[in-house]
Amino acid sequence: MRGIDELGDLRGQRVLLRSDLNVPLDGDTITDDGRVRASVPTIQQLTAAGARVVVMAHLGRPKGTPEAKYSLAPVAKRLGELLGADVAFAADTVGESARKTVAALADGEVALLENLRFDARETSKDDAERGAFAAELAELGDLFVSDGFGVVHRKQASVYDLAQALPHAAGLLVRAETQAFSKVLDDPERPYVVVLGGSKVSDKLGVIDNLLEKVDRLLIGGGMAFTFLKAQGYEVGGSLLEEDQLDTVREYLTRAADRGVELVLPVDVVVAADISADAATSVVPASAIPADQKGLDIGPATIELFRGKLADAKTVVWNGPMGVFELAPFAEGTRQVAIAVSEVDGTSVVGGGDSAAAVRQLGLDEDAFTHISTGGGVSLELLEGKELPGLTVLES
Ligand SMILES: Nc1ncnc2c1ncn2[C@@H]1O[C@H](COP(=O)(O)OP(=O)(O)O)[C@@H](O)[C@H]1O
Ligand SMILES: O=C(OP(=O)(O)O)[C@H](O)COP(=O)(O)O
Repeated sequence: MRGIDELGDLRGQRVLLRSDLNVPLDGDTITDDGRVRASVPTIQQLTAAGARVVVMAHLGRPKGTPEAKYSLAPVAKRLGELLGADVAFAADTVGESARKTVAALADGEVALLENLRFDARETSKDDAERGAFAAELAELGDLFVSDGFGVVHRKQASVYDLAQALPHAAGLLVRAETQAFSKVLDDPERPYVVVLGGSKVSDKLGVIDNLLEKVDRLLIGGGMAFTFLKAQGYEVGGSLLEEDQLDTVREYLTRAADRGVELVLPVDVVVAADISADAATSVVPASAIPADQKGLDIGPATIELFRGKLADAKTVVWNGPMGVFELAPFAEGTRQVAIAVSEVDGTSVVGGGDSAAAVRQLGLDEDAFTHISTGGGVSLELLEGKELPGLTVLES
């Protein structure tokens, strides 16, 4: 994978840099700036070399049109603070504001374009549509650097197609993360345990297919768990559920049993009627979630169960919070699992924007983990052994 050093003299060159700046926001306050911090070393290397840096990123999953709550404006401000320099913010992606903002950059200056996903072509499944958007982005730069590790599993215009349009290289974060994973995963010491949670249920159910061939135990909490509980015949009330995945999940349960993989599900759940900080909560058996309640954290018996399953692990990868950890009544499962992962006598990897944020927000010692990755879904796909479009394209 070519590095920035191999791009030649960067002075005066316009470098389009794809970063992953998908941070959690409360209004326009960034609640965890880990991904912005992680993007800084590559930007600094580029500016120090005299490049004009045009950062491109997404925030959340808008539906292909501008929505104020998904604006990257707060991120531009934070990035400027971290760089100690102004970051010019373009109010669009490939329109007049972007063109003017880029044209006004001097050597060593930085701009950030508005959320790429405000243009539906960024995430289009149609090659021609994505290619057309990439071609418009390419007019804003001379070179492309891919450094958004959290998105290299996405075949999207700014991740994949742009690398075909411009001379390109991988940034420092993409190189460091891929090296960290190859070290951990080439020959994992066993027992090898993967802990899955979070809310991107449909994305992450897919990775279980391949993980069942690799791991010794799979612990499932967070929003992921309820599709499994339902597949086992339990009612899950108003909890997150992927109804159309029930057959797939039943097949996973059977295959796990056939292969001798322990697939461990919650035995109790913290429930509430609403997702709010002052909701009245109770702990119920996973087999008896009331119809008018949502499962929002794993319960104390599950915490003990999961701690036991992590105690002798030699390799652990954890992605996805065990509950809605952002709110105190639903944070304990994530806190206790994070502590158990950090205490593993072996290799411990945490992946994902929210999981990494949880480690920091809960005040845990980051040094207790072998690696805290900026990418969640992408780290799971790496574990699966999948080819990632955003990395493969960099080899071309
Ligand atoms: N039981 C649950 N119900 C609803 N949301 C949940 C539940 N458990 C976890 N979450 C939410 O999942 C989100 C993180 O999911 P995800 O994006 O998949 O993780 P990551 O960013 O670490 O990859 C958090 O915002 C958290 O509140
Ligand atoms: O937050 C991200 O991934 P993650 O939640 O798997 O860590 C990345 O920014 C990718 O976002 P996406 O899953 O909407 O493509």
